[in-house]
Amino acid sequence: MEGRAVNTGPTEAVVAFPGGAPAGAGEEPLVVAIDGPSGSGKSSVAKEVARRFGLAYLDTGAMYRALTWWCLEQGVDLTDAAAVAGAAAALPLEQGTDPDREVVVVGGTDVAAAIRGSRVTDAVSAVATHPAARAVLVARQQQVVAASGRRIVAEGRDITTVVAPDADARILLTADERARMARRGLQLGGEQDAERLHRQVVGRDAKDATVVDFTRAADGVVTVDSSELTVEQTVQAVIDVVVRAAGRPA
Ligand SMILES: Nc1ncnc2c1ncn2[C@@H]1O[C@H](COP(=O)(O)OP(=O)(O)O)[C@@H](O)[C@H]1O
Ligand SMILES: Nc1ccn([C@H]2C[C@H](O)[C@@H](COP(=O)(O)OP(=O)(O)O)O2)c(=O)n1
Repeated sequence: MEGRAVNTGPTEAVVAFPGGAPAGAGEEPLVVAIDGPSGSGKSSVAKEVARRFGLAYLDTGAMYRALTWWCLEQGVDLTDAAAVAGAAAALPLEQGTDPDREVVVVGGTDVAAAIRGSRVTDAVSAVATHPAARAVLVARQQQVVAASGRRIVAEGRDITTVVAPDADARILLTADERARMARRGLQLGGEQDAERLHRQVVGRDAKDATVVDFTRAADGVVTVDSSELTVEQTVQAVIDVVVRAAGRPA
């Protein structure tokens, strides 16, 4: 099946399943919302949960990162709220929702690797803390959820509370600071100095938490603490929540 094109703003953003639609597309709606701090395991766990249930996958952090990359590229002043919101509205983003194939293209440039680099990571909170820019991206995220036929796992910081408060299953995935720093350190190749790693995990969370609360579970949101769990155990714990909340087997 060809990818789906969704007009998500003044500039068209294409949301595609480059490898074909996920298994199960066209079946009953099942929206799974996962929030949590940096390094809690959201992306890895959300992707696997999407595979097990045959759902699409939306990495909303990648959207904030893509917008940050675009602002840096265009020389947008990151302290100028109106300019950042304008960039968000015009963002020429193509983002895939296949959990097995990451596609993040901005204005024809593949930025999947660049958005994970320090340049973007160090700047992303400055972008993500502008409420007007958030409103633009939240609307796009809601369009992606709708375009999936409401068969999607979406992860970020405000999915359970703002983007999809009506999700069938809503989870706050946590892990203690020590575990999150160790995981991110390993993920980045174990070469980062401790001070920089602390800034990129704990410091960024502190900035991000000034505009969205991802440290306490809102009403109806189930907390899964992955500090002492393996990835597979965490996936299973999340699946258990989905099955209980939505009454749906994986
Ligand atoms: N119990 C666990 N649950 C989820 N991820 C874990 C776990 N233990 C280690 N990890 C690893 O932690 C790293 C960070 O996970 P990631 O999914 O990128 O987190 P987030 O999206 O919340 O920032 C990944 O390399 C992942 O494999
Ligand atoms: N729904 C979201 C998702 C991400 N963000 C912000 C907060 C983060 O600093 C950046 C990047 O998010 P991402 O999930 O990629 O962050 P991690 O690298 O997993 O720590 O975007 C947000 O404010 N709201």
